[in-house]
Amino acid sequence: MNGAVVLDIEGTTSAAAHVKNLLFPYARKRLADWVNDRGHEPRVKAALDEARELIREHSVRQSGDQAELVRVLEQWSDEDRKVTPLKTLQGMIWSEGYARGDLQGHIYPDSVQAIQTWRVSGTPLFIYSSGSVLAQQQWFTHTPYGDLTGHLAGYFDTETAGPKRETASYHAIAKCIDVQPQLILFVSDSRQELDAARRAQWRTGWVKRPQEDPSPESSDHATYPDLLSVARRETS
Ligand SMILES: CSCCC(=O)C(=O)COP(=O)(O)O
Ligand SMILES: [Mg+2]
Repeated sequence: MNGAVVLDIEGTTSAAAHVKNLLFPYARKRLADWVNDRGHEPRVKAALDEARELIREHSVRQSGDQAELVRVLEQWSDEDRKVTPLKTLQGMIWSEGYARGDLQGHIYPDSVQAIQTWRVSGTPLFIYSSGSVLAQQQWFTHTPYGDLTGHLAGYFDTETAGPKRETASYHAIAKCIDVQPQLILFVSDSRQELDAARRAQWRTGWVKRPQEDPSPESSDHATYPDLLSVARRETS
């Protein structure tokens, strides 16, 4: 297939449990100290200001102090809210965790094969995740299979493209990579994300791994048990 492939991470290339049970708690535990120690750094301050603005938009009463801000960020983490400032802060905290050797990205073995299969076929591969671009790059740099970033043509997140359940985000990505929407395949474990991509006229593939999602739920998106099955189908 000519065109491009855009991959989701959590639940698609990689185990959701790794993100939820290792990455999220790692950042959550460090959030308060991070905000205290680094809150003056421009990129941290920008994320904190963005979080404050979001809180202001959504709440009636707000004291605005730092402890309250941290409590809200922790709550967003507990609720797995895909809000950009939280994702930005998590990405920065994880980045240090990778550098320290505390963290490693997870990738299913079949995903490694799938990425190689698409690479050999000459199909450009992009990542679109709610995790920040920095978090995505670090994830694919530090895998048990080595650094896989050489196989990836680019990354999109909620800041550069927008929320994953909104059609406009897929229009934005298509425009940025300069590929006709009908020639872009989006692969995800989330029906809502696939529905949004389809509304933007993208092709879709639903990876429904039995170990991630054993429900009998079905959809009219082409459905596969793993990522390698998608790559084989698309490149045969
Ligand atoms: C490896 S990037 C961090 C993952 C993350 O924070 C996240 O929210 C995953 O969302 P996805 O869009 O990949 O399902
Ligand atoms: Mg996902």
